[in-house]
Amino acid sequence: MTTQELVSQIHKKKSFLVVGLDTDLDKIPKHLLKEEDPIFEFNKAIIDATQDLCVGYKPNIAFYEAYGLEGWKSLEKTINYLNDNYPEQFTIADAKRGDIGNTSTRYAKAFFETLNFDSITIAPYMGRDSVEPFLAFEGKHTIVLALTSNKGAFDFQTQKIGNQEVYKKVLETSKTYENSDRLMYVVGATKAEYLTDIRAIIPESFLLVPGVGAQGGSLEEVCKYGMTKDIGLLVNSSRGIIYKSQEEDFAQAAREAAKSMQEAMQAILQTL
Ligand SMILES: O=c1ccn([C@@H]2O[C@H](COP(=O)(O)O)[C@@H](O)[C@H]2O)c(=O)[nH]1
Repeated sequence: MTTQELVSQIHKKKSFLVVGLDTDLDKIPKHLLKEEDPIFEFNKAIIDATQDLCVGYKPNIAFYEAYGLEGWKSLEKTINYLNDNYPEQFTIADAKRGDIGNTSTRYAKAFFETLNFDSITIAPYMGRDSVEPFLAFEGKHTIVLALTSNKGAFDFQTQKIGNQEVYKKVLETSKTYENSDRLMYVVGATKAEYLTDIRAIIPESFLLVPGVGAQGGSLEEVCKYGMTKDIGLLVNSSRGIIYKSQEEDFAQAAREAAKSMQEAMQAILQTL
């Protein structure tokens, strides 16, 4: 999917919501456990119930890898279901990969070609030659961790190298990478006060923003400081949507939670 197609979906749906599919067998409704593939059945129901309210889905790969081969099959069925039924949805493999060049190429093939995700999250710690193999894939997007939502972000990301914070160095340096127009960045909603500085370095790039809801970030603050003329934001919520109810009405409850986020986004978009 091109960035322009993503922007037009945002305007069409009046939403820049990404639903996180962090699917955990301990948290899904008990009645689904008798299904042959409970993870996929849960995801399918969540997707069908929310797809008109969001522009993307973000399975966190850890939740699938945790179940071994069965989890990987559930992930494959989920991405195929999205691509076959809702091709307008922007899909994000939240995998946080990155390694020496030839290994990064294999990660990129796994998620961009074999699974056909639109994008993947990447840890930039290993530098240029670990990120550029992902950027070599036309029509795909590489989402680099810049300033994450967790407390540990202060261990390294806000520390200075010389006069510059590490997250700013990541933003500045990654702009010099080949095919940098295919980059997006992760900035946690819990770090909204950093967004003005971030936008000074990357005024147009899309940001994937996790951390609203369960982690306490504010949608309004993120929009106030992070929004661009093309919106430039994909705001993720996982637990706050998919586990709103752990009973038989889980899909309807997820829809209501997604609807309330979409309505808040629509209200913000109307003020532009
Ligand atoms: O900085 C980051 C990067 C990634 N995440 C991931 O996003 C979701 C957030 O889930 P919630 O339930 O909405 O809190 C989850 O998959 C994280 O691994 C993040 O939270 N922060």
